[in-house]
Parts: sequence; structure tokens; C-alpha cells
Amino acid sequence: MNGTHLQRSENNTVDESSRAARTHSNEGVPLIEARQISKTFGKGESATRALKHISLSVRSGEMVSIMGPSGCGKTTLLHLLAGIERADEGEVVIDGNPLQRMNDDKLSAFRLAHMGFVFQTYHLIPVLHALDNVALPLIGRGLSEKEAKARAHEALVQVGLADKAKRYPSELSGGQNQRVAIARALVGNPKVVWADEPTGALDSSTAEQVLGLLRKMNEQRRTTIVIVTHDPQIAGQTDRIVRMENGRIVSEQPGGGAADRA
Ligand SMILES: Nc1ncnc2c1ncn2[C@@H]1O[C@H](COP(=O)(O)OP(=O)(O)OP(=O)(O)O)[C@@H](O)[C@H]1O
Repeated sequence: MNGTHLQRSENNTVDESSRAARTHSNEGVPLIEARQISKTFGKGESATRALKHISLSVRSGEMVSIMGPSGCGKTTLLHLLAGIERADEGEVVIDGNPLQRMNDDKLSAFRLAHMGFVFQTYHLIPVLHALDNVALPLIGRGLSEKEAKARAHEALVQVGLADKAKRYPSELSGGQNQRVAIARALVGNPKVVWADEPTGALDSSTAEQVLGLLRKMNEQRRTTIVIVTHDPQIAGQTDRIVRMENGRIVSEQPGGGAADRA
């Protein structure tokens, strides 16, 4: 990653960051590159070849969805791209950084500095209220508690939940918890946000709201977003739909998001 750019983004307010993002010089350049990656779980007769020589390139500022039948390898692909799991073969390069050359500590630090995550089941810490959940990645990066909380508050404003800052996950609805998770994903101004079935547990109107927030993040900050989804309505609003079957990519086609931008 370009350290100078990143530092500048971290010091910006939300409005300044979107202005900086619009003039982002890397726009359209590949940010994520997977080259011939494969992954097998287990050994011998019980082995599952989850991914078979997948190559995929995602441009900076792009919003991409990954679709396909259950068990075809979508989550595994997301985990390999994000460095949550390692490929058996091939390589993943994020903004010029080959993930497989990093040891586990470096990889964790890289994820914390440059990536945000949104999961179907939110993955919020139950004993922390919304503000502290959102502040957590910044505390992990070494920001002071005061600074982290100030930025977390801004992020909660962005997702329309400033008034719920002191609520615990158990006191919020599914949609509200997912908005807190999105605030947590965006608070550090990451280059890329990975979202695994972010609307899978939500009703359709709440799902639309959540997708709207991801799209806003993508449009205003030019955050690159990769979404795994079963929902054609969600995928249809992204720039590109990547379809998988049986551990392979079988097609790629433009989604409605690309047309909206044109
Ligand atoms: N940790 C694991 N150990 C063993 N097998 C695994 C593991 N993780 C995934 N698999 C297998 O790898 C294949 C791909 O799984 P993956 O979760 O990536 O599919 P998916 O397309 O995301 O499915 P779904 O849409 O149901 O979430 C499946 O056959 C799954 O059972």
C-alpha cells in the first residue's frame, strides 16, 4: 500500500476523505490479483478441492459480487483473497503485496491496516457497545482511545446510528447490527472491504439499506468492495458479477452498478 496516501486518508474527516478518494490516482488499476489459486481441504479420500486454479483481478474502486451454488467455493475464495486462509498453490497480490510472502503476524497487521470485513452474522463483540465495537480496529492500529472513539462516532453518524452508540449488540436489530459492522469496516478507511453474505440474515428492505450503505462507501470513498451473495438483486447492483461453480469461475458479466455509474 502507499503509506503516504493511507496516512493522509486516516487524518481526513469523512468529507475530506471522499474528496481525496475522488482524486485517487490508482482508480481503475488492479488492486486485487489472484493468480491460479487452488485450495484443498482435508487429505486422501476425504479431500475437498474447494478452489481449482482461480484467477481474478479486481480494479481499485470496483464493487464486485461473487455468486454461485452452495459449496462452490465462494467463501473460500473470499478467505484466500483476504489472507484469512492461505492458498495451496498460486498467489494473491493486494496492491502489489504478495500475501504468501508475509508471515502470520505481518498478514494480520496488513489486514488490520488495509481491509474491512462484514459478515452475515455481524461478528460484533457482545460485551462492547456499538461505539466500542466500531473503535476496536483503530485501537488495534494503535490510535489513542479518545481519537478512536471520535472516529467511531463519525462512522456511526455515516450509517445513521449515532443515537445507538451506547447500545449493545443484543439491544439492536439485525439490520442495525449490520450497520454497526459496516461502520466498523469503514472506520479505518480501508482500501478493500470483504463482505460475506452481508444481507443473508436480513429482510429484503433492510438488505437494500445495508447494500445502500456499501454502495455509498464505494461511491464516496472509492473503497473496493467484494461481496459474496446468493441474492441476484444485490449482485445486480454491483459493477461486475463473478459466477462460480464447483471451485471454478465460470462467467463474469457486468452488473447494474456499472451502468449506473456510466
Ligand atoms: N474448513 C473446511 N474444511 C473442510 N472442508 C471445507 C472447509 N471449508 C470449506 N470446505 C468445503 O469446501 C467447499 C467450498 O466451501 P465454501 O464455504 O467456500 O462454499 P460456498 O460457495 O461459500 O458455500 P455457501 O454458499 O453454502 O456458503 C465445500 O465443499 C465445503 O464443504
